[in-house]
Amino acid sequence: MGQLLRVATAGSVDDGKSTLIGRLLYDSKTILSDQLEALERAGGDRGETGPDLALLTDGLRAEREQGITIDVAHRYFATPRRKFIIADTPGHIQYTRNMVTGASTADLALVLIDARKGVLEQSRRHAFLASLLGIPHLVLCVNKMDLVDYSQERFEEIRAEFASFAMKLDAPDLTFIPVSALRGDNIVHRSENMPWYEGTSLLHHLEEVHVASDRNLIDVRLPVQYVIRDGDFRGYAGTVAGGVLKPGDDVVVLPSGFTSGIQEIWGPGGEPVEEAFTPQAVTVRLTDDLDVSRGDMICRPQNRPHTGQDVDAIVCWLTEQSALELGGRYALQHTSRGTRARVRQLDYRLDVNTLHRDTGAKSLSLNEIGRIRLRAQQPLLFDAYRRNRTTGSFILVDENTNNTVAAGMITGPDVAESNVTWVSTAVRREQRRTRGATIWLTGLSGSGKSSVAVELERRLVAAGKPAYLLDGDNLRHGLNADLGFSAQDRTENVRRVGEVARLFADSGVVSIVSLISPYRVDRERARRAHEEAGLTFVEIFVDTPIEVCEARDPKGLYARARAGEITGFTGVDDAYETPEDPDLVLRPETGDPGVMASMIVDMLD
Ligand SMILES: Nc1ncnc2c1ncn2[C@@H]1O[C@H](COP(=O)(O)OS(=O)(=O)O)[C@@H](OP(=O)(O)O)[C@H]1O
Ligand SMILES: Nc1ncnc2c1ncn2[C@@H]1O[C@H](COP(=O)(O)OP(=O)(O)O)[C@@H](O)[C@H]1O
Repeated sequence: MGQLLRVATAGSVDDGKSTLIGRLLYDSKTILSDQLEALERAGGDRGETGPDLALLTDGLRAEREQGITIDVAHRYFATPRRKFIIADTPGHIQYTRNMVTGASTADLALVLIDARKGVLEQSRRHAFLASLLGIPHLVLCVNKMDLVDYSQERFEEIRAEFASFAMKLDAPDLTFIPVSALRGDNIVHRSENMPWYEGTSLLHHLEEVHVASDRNLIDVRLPVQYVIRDGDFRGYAGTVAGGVLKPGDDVVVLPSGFTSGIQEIWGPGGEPVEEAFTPQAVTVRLTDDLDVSRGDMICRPQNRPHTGQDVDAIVCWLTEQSALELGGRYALQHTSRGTRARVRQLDYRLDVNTLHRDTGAKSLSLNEIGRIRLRAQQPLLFDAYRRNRTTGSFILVDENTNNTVAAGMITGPDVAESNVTWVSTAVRREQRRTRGATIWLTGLSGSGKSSVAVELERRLVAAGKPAYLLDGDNLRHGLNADLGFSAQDRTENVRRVGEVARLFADSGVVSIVSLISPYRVDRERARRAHEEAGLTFVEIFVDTPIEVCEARDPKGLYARARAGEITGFTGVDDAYETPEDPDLVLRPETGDPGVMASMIVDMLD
């Protein structure tokens, strides 16, 4: 039998979700079992740990004993091809929390759309959470097709609308299936009512979807959960969190840094195995007698996780009894390591419906998601959640009540606080012939940023001042070719350009940045980076009203956005947050780009 597939689904009763699950179970003629025992057996006898062993849910098992009820029903069924676990979360108010906890280990998320209603907020929210949780496969079931006369046109319309929304997300694999759960169309068997549909049935897709390559088989990570001592024997037991381990491999034990080799590996039943990979539970014996304890991590010497006390993370707050506060102290559980941690900063709270970031937020309450910086009392051995869902996640526990209060996904080390030291160069800034600065032009697409920037660069260079134009469009061909227009990607785009601009400015060049840079917090971060380095940062708001930009529409993008061919277009259906305190505002009545550029030159002088 093939690999286990963990499916997460969410939604309200009206979507027909229960009907759909019921239909899958009934039509595939399998036994419905709500029993978690069945789940555990399913995992245990094949050396595959059930969903309960993954970190987040591990925390949650403890949590179940710790007084948080999670409404997640696990249903288990199997076909001759595969075993399935469906984690089903109801779509009510606790939805976000349930989803974060119940779906965190899923391979695939199933989102239901009512063909009559089209893409609703709930479908977007569900897809967003699935992408946030790093669920690699997303299946959109356009349900109740029988109620729209099995219309291909309607299906295509919904597909197009959703696909463009999904462009803003990190959704690597998107599949659309038109179904009627009630009538059984395209659930288990291909429907004769939709001859125009060329794909497979839902069950067939679930049976065939390729998940083996979703696992991180590159970065060897074995967090040590238990040390087994028996006379001279020392074994280290844990669940493989990444990579492939084989007897004979060189390894390093962190944090001590001692190197050794793998002597032997035993599987969950105590049988020797030739290789072990995630998410198997194994026991490893090393060739040397080292001092290894619970919470240590076994890795490959050339491929180590980050080590540090300071991390950037996205957290979801899970309790209504308290709220996350700046400065709050919690017990932190990360892989097999427990320590304490303090919330150093709350960068923003994210609105799951609009993806808007509220940088003024002071706390996070139940179901709210935010980006924080955390300092742990002891160094953590971690990877970014994007790279490893186990070593990249943690939970926070309230030490007074012993309740799990948050689930977190690490975005990366908080470099500002890490142990990476700055290498001082031999040349001081004053020794360079010219002084640099950054001129940052922000505004809507078509507002005239590039036109002003081009004029400005020309003028400065003609006056003998080194200047260099960093244009968003151009950089997206090279440095940022890997980025799209999701909120996350835009943030990264702005971060990189900000960094490059700062380096140019430091080297004595005036860097002219022309970038929509729609989010205030990202621009502020660029400003801060400059100011902390003692460099001038000038923010110029090219304040051309959207009607004017749209009338200009030099690339025809607004027309396409209005026609629904592009979604997530800034100003149309994606936010542009106007600067609060720009150094200069340019409006169409200011004059042509040449006049505007001269104003900037004067200002610089
Ligand atoms: N969805 C969406 N939203 C906004 N813009 C889009 C989008 N898709 C493509 N484009 C084109 O990409 C240009 C913007 O790139 P930027 O790097 O400046 O954008 S951002 O700062 O990361 O938001 C922008 O160029 P300009 O018109 O020069 O601003 C557009 O041509
Ligand atoms: N000050 C201005 N007055 C009138 N038209 C302008 C002005 N600045 C730019 N334009 C025109 O507006 C369009 C968009 O300008 P562009 O510089 O490409 O904007 P952006 O880089 O912000 O997308 C172009 O067709 C350009 O000729």
